[in-house]
Amino acid sequence: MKYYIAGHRGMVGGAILRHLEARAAKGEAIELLTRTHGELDLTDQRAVRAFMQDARPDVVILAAARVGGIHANDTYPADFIRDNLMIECNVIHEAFGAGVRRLLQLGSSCIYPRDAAQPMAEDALLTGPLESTNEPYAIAKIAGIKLCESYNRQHGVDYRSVMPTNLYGPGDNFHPENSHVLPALMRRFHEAREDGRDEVVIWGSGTPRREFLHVDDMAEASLFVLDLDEAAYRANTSPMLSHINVGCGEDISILDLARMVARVTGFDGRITCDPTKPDGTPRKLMDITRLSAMGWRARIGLEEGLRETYAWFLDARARGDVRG
Ligand SMILES: NC(=O)C1=CN([C@@H]2O[C@H](COP(=O)(O)OP(=O)(O)OC[C@H]3O[C@@H](n4cnc5c(N)ncnc54)[C@H](OP(=O)(O)O)[C@@H]3O)[C@@H](O)[C@H]2O)C=CC1
Ligand SMILES: C[C@H]1O[C@H](OP(=O)(O)OP(=O)(O)OC[C@H]2O[C@@H](n3cnc4c(=O)[nH]c(N)nc43)[C@H](O)[C@@H]2O)[C@@H](O)[C@@H](O)C1=O
Repeated sequence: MKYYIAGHRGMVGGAILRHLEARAAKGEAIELLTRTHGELDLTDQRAVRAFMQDARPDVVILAAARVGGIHANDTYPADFIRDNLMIECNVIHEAFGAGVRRLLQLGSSCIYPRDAAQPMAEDALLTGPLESTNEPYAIAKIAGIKLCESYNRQHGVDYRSVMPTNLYGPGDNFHPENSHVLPALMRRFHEAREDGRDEVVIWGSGTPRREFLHVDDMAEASLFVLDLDEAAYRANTSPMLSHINVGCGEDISILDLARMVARVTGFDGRITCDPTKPDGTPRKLMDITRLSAMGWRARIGLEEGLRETYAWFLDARARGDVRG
């Protein structure tokens, strides 16, 4: 089987690549195809067509996207909607054109209405207004689900979607402004301890709640969903509600997350909230009944995952190999 992983240098694509490489090393007949962003710009339809026609993968995993935290989404909304729509259209359509029968694409928990009942089940999709800080990105992610469903219905292919909760882990983007909360805080607390500062400021009120999943769990869940036979996938989804939530089932307030990151990084000063920064969605907890019923659950607890990610961060920083 020839797998093409779009976005293999990103956090999730990289983890999926490592998991598939491990399976290949154990003797599974897996051939892995990758292209960097520099080698193949997925917003370029002609280039994507030429690649797909030439490479002819059996399976496509779409983990490439323009990704960022609340500030990046709110500051560059045009880039977030345009790039993600184009990447999805090009990869999904050109995979279909090259005869790919199975594809997995990654969406996000921000597809659900801002005030969705918690935990958020798959059928909360399109039942209410979205959170304004990431509406353009969310619209593109919803379009990705609907693209897969439409190709399935019209062309009889088997294109699946997973909706991850907030992710973290090795390979994350640690940019001070554009990253997600967890890598941003890890870096900020680490640097405050290194510089001997006694205060760290976190954005917003500290009261929003988020659910965090380690990227290795996400890679496992993605491959678990991809590997389900068609009957099992269909039995647990429906043609017009085909996506599957991926989470760990527990959330935490941003202030408590900050306290945990402080503990892990060894910072023992004050934590202050900056209410001039946006909170975003008040709460995002996934209902994971669908995935649990299929037999998958997360393995890595948050504090354990934070410790492992911090160890990775220290190593990567020493090598000068931290993104952002
Ligand atoms: N991180 C998270 O918390 C969450 C992520 N997700 C979803 O998971 C998926 C993977 O995210 P994650 O791994 O965190 O993101 P990353 O930013 O780590 O990785 C995304 C990858 O996509 C590549 N890429 C972006 N634009 C293009 C392009 N035009 N052509 C080719 N490659 C491109 C990037 O390359 P380059 O860096 O060179 O641009 C990068 O390697 C995305 O669909 C995201 O929406 C969903 C929920 C939460
Ligand atoms: C994955 C998900 O990611 C984004 O949505 P988000 O969950 O709001 O993401 P976030 O991680 O950036 O923030 C979570 C919370 O944390 C608070 N916060 C505190 N201090 C910092 C801080 O220093 N940086 C950041 N980024 N946030 C901080 C912040 O104010 C917010 O209340 C969307 O892009 C969306 O499209 C999406 O899919």
